[in-house]
Amino acid sequence: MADRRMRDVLNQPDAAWEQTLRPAGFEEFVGQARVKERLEITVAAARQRGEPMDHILLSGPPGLGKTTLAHILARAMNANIRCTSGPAIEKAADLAGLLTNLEPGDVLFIDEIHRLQKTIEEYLYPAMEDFKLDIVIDQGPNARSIRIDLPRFTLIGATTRSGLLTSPLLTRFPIRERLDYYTAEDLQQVVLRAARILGVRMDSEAAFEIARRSRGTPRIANNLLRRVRDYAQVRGDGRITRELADRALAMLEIDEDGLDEMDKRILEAVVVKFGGGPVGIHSLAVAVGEEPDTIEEVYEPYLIMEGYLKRTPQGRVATDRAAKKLGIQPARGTQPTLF
Ligand SMILES: Nc1ncnc2c1ncn2[C@@H]1O[C@H](COP(=O)(O)OP(=O)(O)OP(=O)(O)O)[C@@H](O)[C@H]1O
Repeated sequence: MADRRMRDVLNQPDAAWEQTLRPAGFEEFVGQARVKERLEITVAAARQRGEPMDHILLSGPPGLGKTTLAHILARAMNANIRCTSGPAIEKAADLAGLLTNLEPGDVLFIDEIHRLQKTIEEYLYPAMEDFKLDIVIDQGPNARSIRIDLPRFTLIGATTRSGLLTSPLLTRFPIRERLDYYTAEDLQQVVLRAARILGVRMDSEAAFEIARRSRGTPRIANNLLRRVRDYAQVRGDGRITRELADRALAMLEIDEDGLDEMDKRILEAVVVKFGGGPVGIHSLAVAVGEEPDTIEEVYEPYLIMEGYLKRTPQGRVATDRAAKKLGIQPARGTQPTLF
């Protein structure tokens, strides 16, 4: 239970903290080499042509750097960025207000774009494609549609659930990039960078220990560093050594392998309820009380990357590593027995 509460806290964004640690340019952005290279080319090409970038969709689990990349892209283009989110746009007039206030070349960043209402989303299509906005004024018999020209802008959409995007919206993004979980080595660099910015003295093995337990996620790594820094200040002399990091992480009850509560529920369901699998995504979703898309897009990629789950044509199968993690004897097709 302590583990669950702690994970919830560590997954929470903290605006001021994130602002301090957010990389300002591509050169400071750790990892995601291929995505970074493709986006750098997009920026360079647009700059050479003196045009705004094409619209870009960034997808991937929370805390991997989508918002950060949107800011980096805007900065690299010397463009202003206006930020909003799908749920914040409640009426078509909200969207119209945002779009008509853009300057040529501006970036409009819509976080959680999959949560945009369908009726509002439809206004985006001509805005993205032809830089036109069709709005209806007046009501009843006087209602008429007028077309407003918009400046050329770049829409950057971010989503944790690209599977929920409608196909008309998806196809209007010529550039689509998915961010993947970071390796422990990359996250070690994220932690060391944050420690430098914060003026925290830290050994590189200690940074690796934090990185290893951060579920492939920079946000979690930075938030863990914050907690370990507190511990070092109060229980040590401020320096974060490997040994001190171990003690702090044990006190915080952070899982040794970086798994969170939902990861463990998924593994337990596959191993125990479904006898190690294979199990279909829908049955698994019902068993753990989560949306199938969320399991597929947010949880499963990490569990697969870490070798706990495998995807087969018949469904998800737990590996021996998953059974071991739960302290359960692996047994295919039968109910596994506890050690
Ligand atoms: N590649 C990176 N290198 C260094 N730090 C990073 C990187 N990616 C993210 N971070 C750090 O993690 C924090 C969270 O990243 P960010 O807010 O961009 O994630 P996000 O994917 O937009 O999350 P959400 O989907 O929850 O909005 C940032 O403030 C930044 O400090």
